[in-house]
Amino acid sequence: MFWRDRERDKKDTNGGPPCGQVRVLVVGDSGVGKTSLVHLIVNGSSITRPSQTIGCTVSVKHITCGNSSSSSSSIRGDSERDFFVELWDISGHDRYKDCRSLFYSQINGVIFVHDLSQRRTKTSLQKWASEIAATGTFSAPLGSGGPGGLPVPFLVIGNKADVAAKEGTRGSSGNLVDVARQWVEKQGLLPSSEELPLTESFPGGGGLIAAAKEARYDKEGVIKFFRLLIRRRYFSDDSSTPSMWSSSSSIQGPGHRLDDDINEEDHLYKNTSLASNAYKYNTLPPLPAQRNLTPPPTLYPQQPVSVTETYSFPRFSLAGSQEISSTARSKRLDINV
Ligand SMILES: Nc1nc2c(ncn2[C@@H]2O[C@H](COP(=O)(O)OP(=O)(O)OP(=O)(O)O)[C@@H](O)[C@H]2O)c(=O)[nH]1
Repeated sequence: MFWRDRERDKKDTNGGPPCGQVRVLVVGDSGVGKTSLVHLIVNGSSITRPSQTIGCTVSVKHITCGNSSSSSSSIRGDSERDFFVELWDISGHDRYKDCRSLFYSQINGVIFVHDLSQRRTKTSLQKWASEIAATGTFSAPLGSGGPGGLPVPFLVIGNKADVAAKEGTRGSSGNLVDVARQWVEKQGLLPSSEELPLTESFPGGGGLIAAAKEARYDKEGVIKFFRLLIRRRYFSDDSSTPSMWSSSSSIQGPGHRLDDDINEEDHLYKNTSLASNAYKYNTLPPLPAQRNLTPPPTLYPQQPVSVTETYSFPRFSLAGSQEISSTARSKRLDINV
């Protein structure tokens, strides 16, 4: 079976090497389940007793993307190409607070994770967003900022629904209205008034709250998010893409669903592979849509990335990178980690 899968993979990807990667930070308070989530995304299975992340752990998700001959932004002449999604699982422990910005480099997107049974973990996502926006550098940044000024697409995932459900049942007053409200709040659909400071800090109102209610973990949603990031980075000649996540209305508008934004990509990207493999990066010439982009900023010598290794300080140089946010540029240019 294994060799058959390999043969099929080879056929699906034209036997070619990977042609690009995007970097996604996975952040949130300690213990919310980031490592568990990443393991689920990459391996398709749960992990028992994950150890506390030390500094940062990088995993790689392999995705194949197909083109469509009807699309002007497609990669012409190829049916399938490989892309990699780097998932940077940042430790949520306070002991790494002072140094974790070292990992906020050349970010294409962010996954915020909170624990549905611990409301403060959702509130603190605002701090995470601000911290990343203030100290990070970004690849293919958006024209306008999201939560905390974050200039890249993001996804919010409420984890531990099982714990929240149990606690909700235990804490029920028995009043049906209370039960309903409690359930809705647990789902992130109706934040209580005292928990609304998020809306003050998130331009347009309800950034993470709105995102949280629309973007709970589901495999397809996460994969579509990754495809969106790939599209933004490697298909930048698609003029609809930059605004897709840049305005508060697109992500925060009432009734707006993450799926609405990216469904239209389905005709372009298909046949997602759930396999996770370590590959070497950027071994193909630039795609047509990449011609006007700055060179890939993330890759050397930070490649290949181990799927499971945990390490504290990746070594890479920012020298020469042009994809640096205005706020972060002065702080980061002299850093050679
Ligand atoms: N009940 C329940 N437990 C979960 C869930 N997800 C994760 N856990 C548990 O929560 C604990 C913390 O999970 P981790 O994935 O290590 O959390 P983390 O966010 O990576 O934590 P740090 O490494 O400290 O930043 C572990 O014991 C997990 O097994 C879930 O959905 N339900």
